[in-house]
Amino acid sequence: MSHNEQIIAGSAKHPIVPQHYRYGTAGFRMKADLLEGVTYRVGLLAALRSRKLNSQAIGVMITASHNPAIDNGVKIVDPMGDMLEQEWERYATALVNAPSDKDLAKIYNALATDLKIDLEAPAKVIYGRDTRPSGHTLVTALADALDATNTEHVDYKILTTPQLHYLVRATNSEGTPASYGEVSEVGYYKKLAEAFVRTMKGKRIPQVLQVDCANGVGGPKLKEFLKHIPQDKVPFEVQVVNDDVLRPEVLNLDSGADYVKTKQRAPPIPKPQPGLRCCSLDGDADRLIYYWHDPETSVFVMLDGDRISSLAASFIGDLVESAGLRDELRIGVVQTAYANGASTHYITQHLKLPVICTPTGVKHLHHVAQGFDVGVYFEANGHGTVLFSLDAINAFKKTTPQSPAQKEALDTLAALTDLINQTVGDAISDMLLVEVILAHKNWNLRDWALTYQDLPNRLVRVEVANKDVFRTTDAERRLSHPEGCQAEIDQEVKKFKDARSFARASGTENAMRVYAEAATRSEANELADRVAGIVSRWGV
Ligand SMILES: CC(=O)N[C@H]1[C@@H](OP(=O)(O)O)O[C@H](CO)[C@@H](O)[C@@H]1O
Ligand SMILES: [Mg+2]
Repeated sequence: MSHNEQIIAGSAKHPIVPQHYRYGTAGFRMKADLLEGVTYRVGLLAALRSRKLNSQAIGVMITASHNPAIDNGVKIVDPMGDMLEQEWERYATALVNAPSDKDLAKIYNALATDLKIDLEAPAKVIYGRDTRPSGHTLVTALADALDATNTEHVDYKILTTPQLHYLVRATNSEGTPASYGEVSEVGYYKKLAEAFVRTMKGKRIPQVLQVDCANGVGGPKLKEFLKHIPQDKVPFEVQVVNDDVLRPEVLNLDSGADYVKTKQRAPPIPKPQPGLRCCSLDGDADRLIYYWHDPETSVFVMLDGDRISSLAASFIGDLVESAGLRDELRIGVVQTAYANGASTHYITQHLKLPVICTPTGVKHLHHVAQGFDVGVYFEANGHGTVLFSLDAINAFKKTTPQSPAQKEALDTLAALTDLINQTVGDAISDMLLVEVILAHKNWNLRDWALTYQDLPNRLVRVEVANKDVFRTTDAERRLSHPEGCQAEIDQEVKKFKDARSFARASGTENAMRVYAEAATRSEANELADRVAGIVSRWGV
């Protein structure tokens, strides 16, 4: 069979359900039964991308993160382990929307011609999936696309999303001076465990940490990871809960980081215990939220992405200072408009670090964070990481220390560059980072929570007839269209103390999101309702 015939025959086995698809913030994500044809076509694009980039390995992750079990999704990972380059999202959209198998082959060939891709060059794609049962069918469709295009492929089976990102980078850097680690799941555990022990420096954390894994892939993977910490060096006791991956229907059900962040309460199971340190991962283990019930005040305290970000920035900022590198290295924090205003204030006024606001979606934050030597980025929902530039890594490793304190700071910084996933937000790696910082500062969760007080806030979802009439500017903090709508929002915001509110179209759902924060809970609620009302009126 010719190339084209192979592609067409493969596509006929995995038909597309006609409708309009778009490669969005999370790749393609929807009900799993719509995704078989989509995944086949994503396989074709991944093969093209590998051929375009000198046969480097491209990743494909099959997951729908915190969505219900019946959903699934597929997204592409670039060679360094970051998200697919934005320009290529359009090509993905074009391929997936090809009306027939023949059109698909035509678009595939046209892309190859336009992008000057040699279809005979070698190509490599590696892939993994979360615990959703629909992942099996989707992986078959993906493998068929890779076979049809003579692409070498490796199936890593069940993985967390950040593990796949790690493996892509490790594969492409194998055998080079920039090697990212052993090219295996175990290599990932070994790298994290070694860096964790090295950063902990023998410190212990006396209180237990309960980790809710949303009944997703994070549960088994976290348990596997823990086995790689040498027995005599385990610094803390971890209780893994909500780790049932055998009953798909419980995935993300009343549990996980998204549940805790949006409901602003602990999962009902296991029954919340006052004083217990807790954290939640999401369904594919790339988001992390900490929380506890203060036993003295009975208040639920949530420590979200903004908190992790400011904690990391404060700790790393101090280390860079002690290492004598403050004038050499640029440290900055990247947030979105959803970051609590109190966190932005704390970082700029107290930590004296610059904050840049980007549009929603990790790829935007990641990109801006790359502009710093130490770029800390988190979305409020708990997805984020810390990126170190080559200059920073070299400075940590090559500076000759003049004092024991400086040596200690440099060693810790060097270890952090291995502990923190450099490709994408990673809940397991972020959790270890938080534990290291709390141990070094000798802090419990209350100490951490006391660094600043969150402004009360509310996020509401507003369904409108046509969300496309809403267009934003200023990193999504203001609406440019429909004209006149922003002026109405401004009028309302003015009436409240310390208030801020904005509206934008969701990139992942067919709805508008309205965020409001203000000095008191009732004011934040009132403002959110009023702005939601404005959005409803303009959205008809
Ligand atoms: C307010 C909010 O949490 N928005 C989320 C959500 O995007 P929306 O475009 O708001 O639907 O999903 C994105 C992908 O997971 C995530 O990056 C983002 O932070
Ligand atoms: Mg996720």
